[in-house]
Amino acid sequence: MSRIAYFGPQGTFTEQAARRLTSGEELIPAETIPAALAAVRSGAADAACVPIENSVEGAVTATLDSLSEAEPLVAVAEVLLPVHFSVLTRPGTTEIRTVASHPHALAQVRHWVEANLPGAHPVATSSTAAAAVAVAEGEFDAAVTAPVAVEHYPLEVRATEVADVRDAKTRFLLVRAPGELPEPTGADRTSIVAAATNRTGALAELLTELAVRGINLTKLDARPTRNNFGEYRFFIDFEGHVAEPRIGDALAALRRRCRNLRFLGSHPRADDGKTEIELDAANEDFTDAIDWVASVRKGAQA
Ligand SMILES: O=C(O)C(=O)C[C@]1(C(=O)O)C=C[C@@H](O)C=C1
Repeated sequence: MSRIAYFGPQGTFTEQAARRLTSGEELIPAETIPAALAAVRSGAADAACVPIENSVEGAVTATLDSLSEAEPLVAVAEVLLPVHFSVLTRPGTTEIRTVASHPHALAQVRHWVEANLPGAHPVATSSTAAAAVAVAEGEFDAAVTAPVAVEHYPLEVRATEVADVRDAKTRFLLVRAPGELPEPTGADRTSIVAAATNRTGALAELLTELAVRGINLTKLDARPTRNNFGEYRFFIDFEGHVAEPRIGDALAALRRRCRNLRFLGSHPRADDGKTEIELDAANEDFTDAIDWVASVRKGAQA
């Protein structure tokens, strides 16, 4: 049976995502996102489930940084989960002076805490479930957690459906070592990370290679390379699958412009968005053009 590492401990949103992305595999909690990905790199796990993007707080930077470092990994599936929180305390707690959670979770309940727990200090923990552990151990007074966390820890629910922004979502990835890719479905996402050189227009050139091929971006994030101040890596997600001629053509152009390019996977999109392809940018347009050049080279012109 395969082993799936996930950003834990038990009761995180990521555990729920891992259950949605797998079917009966053994789930192994990891304390941090880099640890979950390291388990795949070392062979201790066959895949890892990690958060990548939240609709309120944006990119999960620990995931971006870990995916751009060490041995390459590729995303093979994704899931979108609705995000709202429960507030848990030890039974009998009367005064709440500290509220613990993952920084992304704290940022999504800031107004609620100000309005409902005035004067309580937010404290960052490694995950929402780690906050529940810390509250159970008496370290903090309240934890902002996934609704399911109360099933795992001896705490009681003080509030449910807590969220400053209704209908918030987090996207999670299932990540493996490079190997066989998922089949294209017509509604796919491809992800890359490119360390563009620090010169005028470098990022614009990369984005232009996608734009001129009619490829729609779905996300763009920048993270420092950590080597030289002002140098960034760009994480670019776009519609389409590397198996498609138009996406292959774009990736070849990006690789030509940027030697420091890492492919992070092509997989079906969880949001069901069909890939919109512009006029003259369909896969047949690319294969027709290649065939035409081949015929010209042979001295014939179709
Ligand atoms: O701590 C958790 O429960 C997680 O799975 C992490 C995480 C995140 O990284 O954004 C996932 C979803 C919520 O947005 C809050 C926290």
